[in-house]
Amino acid sequence: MTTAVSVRGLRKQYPDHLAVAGLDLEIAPGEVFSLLGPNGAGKTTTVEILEGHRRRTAGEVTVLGEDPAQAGRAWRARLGIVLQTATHAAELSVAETVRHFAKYYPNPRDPDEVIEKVGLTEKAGARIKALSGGQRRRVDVALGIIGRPELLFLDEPTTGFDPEARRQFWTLISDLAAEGTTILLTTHYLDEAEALADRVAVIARGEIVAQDTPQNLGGRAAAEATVRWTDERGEHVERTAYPTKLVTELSAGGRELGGLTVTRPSLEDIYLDLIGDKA
Ligand SMILES: Nc1ncnc2c1ncn2[C@@H]1O[C@H](COP(=O)(O)OP(=O)(O)OP(=O)(O)O)[C@@H](O)[C@H]1O
Repeated sequence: MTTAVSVRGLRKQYPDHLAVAGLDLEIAPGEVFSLLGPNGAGKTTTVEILEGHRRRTAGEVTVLGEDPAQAGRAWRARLGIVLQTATHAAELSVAETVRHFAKYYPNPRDPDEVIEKVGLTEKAGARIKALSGGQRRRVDVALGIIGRPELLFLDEPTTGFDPEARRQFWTLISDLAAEGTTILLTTHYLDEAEALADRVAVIARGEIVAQDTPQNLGGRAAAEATVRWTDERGEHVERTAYPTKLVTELSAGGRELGGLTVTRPSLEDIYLDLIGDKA
């Protein structure tokens, strides 16, 4: 298999709205790919079509070698899915829930290890209904990975996570990626996409407006840098394509530059530019 996900000319027409308007996408096996875009851009619709949960209007779609509209249970068992909203039996404990889901898969991970990986060991005996919002989200993630998926769909997985839980989740995703899991991540957190994704695609109004590595998206790496420093005359700000040269000149003779920073546009700056008039 040369691609994990291949999409050509995908369209989804709802009765009164064209949600996906001719979308092309290729995700390589083992890649972490992030879909970014404003509310209503068509991300969830696209992902649901890839998961086989929604019918497309037109276009060609192959996921792990099969058309999701035709594929059966064996194919589904190779996927892990963390939906935007999930509901679980509130009376079951975390451990019971994770063990129960493990039974659906031919080669599941060890439930206790998965519970540990998502940081819920201390809550393993707690009922789902007694968990906080962020803890329930961690259960969703646990259920997404329990079946040892080849391809993992994560739709806004860290909504409601505290900062420590997000960092822990990032480590988990990096570990899964290192094991070869292909991951399609939808997120509104640009730092998350930057930390995790090999490539990102920005969707606006059902179309991809840019796709690249987080470092290069929208010409980011080649954009001018802003150099800031202070001296006895006050604060200075200069924009330059050659910040190393400027800083070398300014610091000639070992002169220390107070408050020196060199910045390029953040992924968020580039993203906001890209969706600008298309949102
Ligand atoms: N079942 C549906 N029937 C009609 N229109 C729908 C349906 N589902 C989604 N839409 C519309 O399609 C568009 C794309 O929705 P979608 O949920 O794919 O966006 P999204 O990019 O995932 O947004 P968000 O970031 O808010 O999750 C929206 O305008 C939405 O109102």
